[in-house]
Amino acid sequence: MGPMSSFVSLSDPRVAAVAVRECGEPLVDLRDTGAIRIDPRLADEPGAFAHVRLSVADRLVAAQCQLPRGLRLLVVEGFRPREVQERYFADSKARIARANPGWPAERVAAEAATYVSPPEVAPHVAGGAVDLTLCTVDGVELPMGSDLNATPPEYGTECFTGSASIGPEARANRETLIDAMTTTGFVNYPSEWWHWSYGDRYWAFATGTKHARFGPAGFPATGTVVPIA
Ligand SMILES: C[C@@H](N)C(=O)N[C@H](C)C(=O)O
Ligand SMILES: [Zn+2]
Repeated sequence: MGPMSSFVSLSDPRVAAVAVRECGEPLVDLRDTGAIRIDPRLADEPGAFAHVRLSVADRLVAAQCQLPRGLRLLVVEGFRPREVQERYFADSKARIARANPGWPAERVAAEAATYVSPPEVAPHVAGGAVDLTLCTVDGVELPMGSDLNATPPEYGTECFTGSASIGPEARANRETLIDAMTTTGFVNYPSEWWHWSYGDRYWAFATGTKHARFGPAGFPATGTVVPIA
């Protein structure tokens, strides 16, 4: 099986067609849980990156409890304000267009959506997604077969969760992560081993749930989330 098998893109119209029934759950700061490690490499000054919806935080704690003794989750990015997602998506399209001169805009956008969500349906903007890896209790990251966020066109397709091009140690580490995250209700984006979500449109589509629980959220987190347009 190639890395693209059974891949449903975030740009698939069936994902955008999922209705959102916003449950109003607050964004919470994972740094306040005292349980989940947060890596500062993508930290923003207001701390949006360390926030997720409350039930995502609860599930992360549960997922970490599923890990073999001595291992921990290491979260790199959770909530992403819409303007940041727009910048990521535009940057991705620009990099792909540069690497593939002559591609029409639709093909560039589709390829970009393989690695960065279109802002309208973005799981991180809903507070439902986390980019994360595994580390030891001493904070040493485990080999996962590619760096987190290392995607084409600059890097190879080892980022695909099911990649056959990674070694046995990285495969075993990915399987450990997959077990812990799927057992606790998260859904993976198959082109990125590090991207997991719960409650957003992609999660609803992938699990056959009728409605997404989380639509786009605002930040700073001021308690109950009120849907934004
Ligand atoms: C940009 C990358 N870390 C990521 O989060 N990709 C997914 C698909 C997203 O943008 O939601
Ligand atoms: Zn992500």
